[in-house]
Amino acid sequence: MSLPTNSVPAGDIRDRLIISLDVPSVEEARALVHRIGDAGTFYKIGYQLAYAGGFDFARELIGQGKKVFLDLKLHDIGNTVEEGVRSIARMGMTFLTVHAYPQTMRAAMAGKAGSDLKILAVTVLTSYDDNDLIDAGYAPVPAAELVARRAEQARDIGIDGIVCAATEAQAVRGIVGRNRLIVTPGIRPDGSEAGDQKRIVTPAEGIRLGANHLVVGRPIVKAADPRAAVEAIVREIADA
Ligand SMILES: O=c1ccn([C@@H]2O[C@H](COP(=O)(O)O)[C@@H](O)[C@H]2O)c(=O)[nH]1
Repeated sequence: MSLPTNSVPAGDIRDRLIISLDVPSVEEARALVHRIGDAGTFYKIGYQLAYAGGFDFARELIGQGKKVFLDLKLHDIGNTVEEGVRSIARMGMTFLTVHAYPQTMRAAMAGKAGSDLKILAVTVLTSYDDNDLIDAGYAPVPAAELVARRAEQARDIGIDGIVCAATEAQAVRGIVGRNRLIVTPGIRPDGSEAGDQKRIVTPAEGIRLGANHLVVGRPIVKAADPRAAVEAIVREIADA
C-alpha cells in the first residue's frame, strides 16, 4: 500500500492507525489484540489499562514487534516529570504524552534524552469545546486558538509531536512544519457514535487534514468485528 501523496510519510501505512486499548483488564486487551492479529501494528495504552497491569502488557506487545503509545498525559513539577520520563524512556515505548505546558514539555524532553522515545504534547483535549474551556477557568478563547498557541510553544521547545483534533491539524502543520508529528484522536468513521468527543472527523478527513497518526478507540474496541473495523479504517487511510 502506498502513502497518500498529500500527507507526511510515517512508515508503514498500518502504523498510521493507533488502536486505543481502552479495556479494563490485560486479559481483555490480549484477546482484542489477538482478534485484530496482523491488521494492527500500533497500540495505545491509556489510564484504564495502564493502571490495571498495562505496563507489563506494553512490554509483551513490544516483544511481539508491536509499537506502543503510552498515553499518560503527564503534568507535574518539572523534576517529577523529568525523572518519570527517564524511567519510561527505558521501557521501549514509541510515544508518550504530556500536557502542553511549557515547564512540563521542557522537563519531558530532558528526561527522554538519549532514548528513541517520542514526546507528544496534548494541546486541548478533543472532548473540549470553547464552552468547556470557559468552564475550566480559561478567559474566553476558541479551542483552535489555544491549540495554536500551545503548538507554537511546543515547537519552540523542540517537542517531537502534537496531539490535537484533526480539525486543527492543518493550522498546526503550518506552525510546527513537516518534521514534527501530528497525532489526532477524536476520529469517528461515518455512522459511529461521537460519545464524549466534541471535535471529530472521519479517518479519511483526518489524513487529508495532515495527521500522521489517527487514534481510534471505541469504534474498534466496541465493534462486533474489531479486525474488520481496523481493516476498514486502514483502507480509508490508504484511499484518502
Ligand atoms: O485530546 C485527546 C487526547 C487523548 N485522547 C485519547 O484517545 C482515545 C480516543 O478514544 P475514542 O474511544 O476513539 O474516543 C482515548 O483513549 C482518549 O483518552 C483523546 O480522545 N483526546
